[in-house]
Amino acid sequence: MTTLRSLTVPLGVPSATIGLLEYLVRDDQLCWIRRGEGLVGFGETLRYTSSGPGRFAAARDWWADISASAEIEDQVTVPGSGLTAFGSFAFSKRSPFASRLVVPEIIVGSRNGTAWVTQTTADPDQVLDAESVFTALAGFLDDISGEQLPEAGDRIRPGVLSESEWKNAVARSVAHIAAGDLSKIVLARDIVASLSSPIATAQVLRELALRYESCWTYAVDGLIGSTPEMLIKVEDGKAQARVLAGTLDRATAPLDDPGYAKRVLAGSEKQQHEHAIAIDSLTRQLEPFTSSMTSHSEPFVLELPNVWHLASDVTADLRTEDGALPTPLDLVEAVHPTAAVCGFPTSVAGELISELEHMDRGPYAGPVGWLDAAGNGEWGIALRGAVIEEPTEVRLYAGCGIVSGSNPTAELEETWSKFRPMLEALGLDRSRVLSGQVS
Ligand SMILES: C=C(O[C@@H]1C=C(C(=O)O)C=C[C@H]1O)C(=O)O
Repeated sequence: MTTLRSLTVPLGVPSATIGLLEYLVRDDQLCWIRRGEGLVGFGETLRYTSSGPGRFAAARDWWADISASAEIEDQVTVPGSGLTAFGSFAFSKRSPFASRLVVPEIIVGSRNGTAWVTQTTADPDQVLDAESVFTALAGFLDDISGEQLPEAGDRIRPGVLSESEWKNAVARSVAHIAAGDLSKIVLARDIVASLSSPIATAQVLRELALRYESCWTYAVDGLIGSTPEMLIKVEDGKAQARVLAGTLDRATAPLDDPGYAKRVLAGSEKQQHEHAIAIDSLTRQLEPFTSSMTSHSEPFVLELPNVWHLASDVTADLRTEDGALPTPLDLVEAVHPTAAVCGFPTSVAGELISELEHMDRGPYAGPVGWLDAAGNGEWGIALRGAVIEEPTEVRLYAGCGIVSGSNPTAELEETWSKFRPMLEALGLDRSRVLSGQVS
């Protein structure tokens, strides 16, 4: 077992205008940012990978051992300071994608106006002090990435299914729902952005973080995006989740109708039904770990630059069992996959997803986030994102909840509204779809 040593020291508060984005400068960085705060990671000290149905439990046990044996000096002691790892997990237990926890060499963090730097080493001979921390950070900041400029040759090509094949899959889902096999399935599809020059990841992330500031902008090993959905956040014995289901595109909304989103989303029985399924499944899975749980009786309308969503925030006090609180990964394992990204009943929806989507989701719609050695963590659902498969090839994913009465053409349009954040950050739009290949 590797013994890690980590040192966390205070840092002058990052720029008031761009916050932590000041430190988001390299294409190989790890990132978790919301409203200019969060964590950015540089380099790599240690990593763990797991797969299959036991991927969460294996990572949890590894992290418990690593944390217990580590020497941690933390002069800041807030969630995310001290020894901390980033991570990303496969959506499916059958996925070949390796779920992973990565301990960076350096983390810069900021939270409620407090900022810090953590250095972690596995080398027993390395000197760890304030000087080593700032020297290592300065070394990483030397290498600043280029700019993402759209080029004429940049193209979007279809992914595994063509648009008409995907619409057929939606129609088949609706037929399964009508036959009583399940009440909701979330069906996703992929498209590929083919770029003329290598993606400038840091700039793409900065754009996402600035534009989608109420979302959590993430980057772990080429999985990048900005998610509006919080699977589970654990802080000082409390858990929080933000459940989304029910979507309305803003691009086609009337400009002169301020009540439109509320009326169309909150007033729609279909959208409310889709949302209720998602919130019920989350609270049912979370309940055994809690001593009390609160959620609003009515969902609220969450406004993002591209879409509106029906949203519900759930907060819970975690219950101690045998003297210990559940860890973030215990909760992630219990609640993933939620009905917001899989469907209901979960196992029926999961089977149908693999039959109808014809693709491996990899880390898309899986948990992405971080955890610290003190039991805190934030795990979002990897949505509104992409996987960088090659420096010039980026695969984007988007999905929609299908319930009774869903319309395949409307759902296809909804996937485009969910691709938009990544496409715009890449400087692309729908007109760059390769003609003749998408029906
Ligand atoms: C599956 C995605 O989003 C999910 C599906 C939603 C819906 O169908 O209304 C809304 C938010 C997410 O829970 C995605 O963005 O890819």
